[in-house]
Amino acid sequence: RSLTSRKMVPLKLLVLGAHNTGKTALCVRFVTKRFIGEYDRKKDVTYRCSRTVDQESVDLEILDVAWKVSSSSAASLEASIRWADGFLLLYSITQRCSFTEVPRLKTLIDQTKQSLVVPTVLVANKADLEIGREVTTEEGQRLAKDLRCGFRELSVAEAALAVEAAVLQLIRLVLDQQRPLPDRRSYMLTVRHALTKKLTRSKTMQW
Ligand SMILES: Nc1nc2c(ncn2[C@@H]2O[C@H](COP(=O)(O)OP(=O)(O)OP(=O)(O)O)[C@@H](O)[C@H]2O)c(=O)[nH]1
Repeated sequence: RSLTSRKMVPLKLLVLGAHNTGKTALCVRFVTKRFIGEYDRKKDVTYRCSRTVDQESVDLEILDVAWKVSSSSAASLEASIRWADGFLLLYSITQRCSFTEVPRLKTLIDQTKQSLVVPTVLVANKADLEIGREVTTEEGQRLAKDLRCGFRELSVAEAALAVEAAVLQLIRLVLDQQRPLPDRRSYMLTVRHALTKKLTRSKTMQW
């Protein structure tokens, strides 16, 4: 395909995670390359930008969902999940409760999308705060494997390139899922993994 005939692929990403995990910082870092320490954000914000990934021009909308505890926001969260093609799930390595929140969010995503394979990257943020670490890298890797997500441990504050790589990984997962079935290598592998896991679980009755 020539450059002039290339179409922009619209792609919608949702950033989710507990309070203070760095969702806004990550979005701003990805879009502007800058790290801004404090934000006064009470509402959901959508960022728009574009990237070229594997010769595919991608028009991105990234929705940064403000952390809300009230159950009245559950319907709007589900609407945002239905809207999105791919998910960045954040936790902070210095906040174990943000890590334990991840499976609940992933379950909500899976149930809302009603799909075995939902493009998701788990992001362990604040890797610069080693001294306050409460979640090990191995725990993060294990959870990502369990939830069938990509995994990145990084510091939004210190590593713009790592943020770029995490979002690009998610974009690739989404693009892969949108390809015709025979071309979807990672998709097929993930389905196989998910089915094997379900079968193993039902055999050993660990539901
Ligand atoms: N040290 C360090 N601080 C970070 C990092 N990323 C974000 N922060 C800080 O963590 C705090 C929360 O960041 P936000 O981006 O507002 O987090 P959020 O997840 O959007 O928070 P909510 O608005 O509660 O949903 C801010 O004080 C940031 O400066 C990081 O990689 N390292």
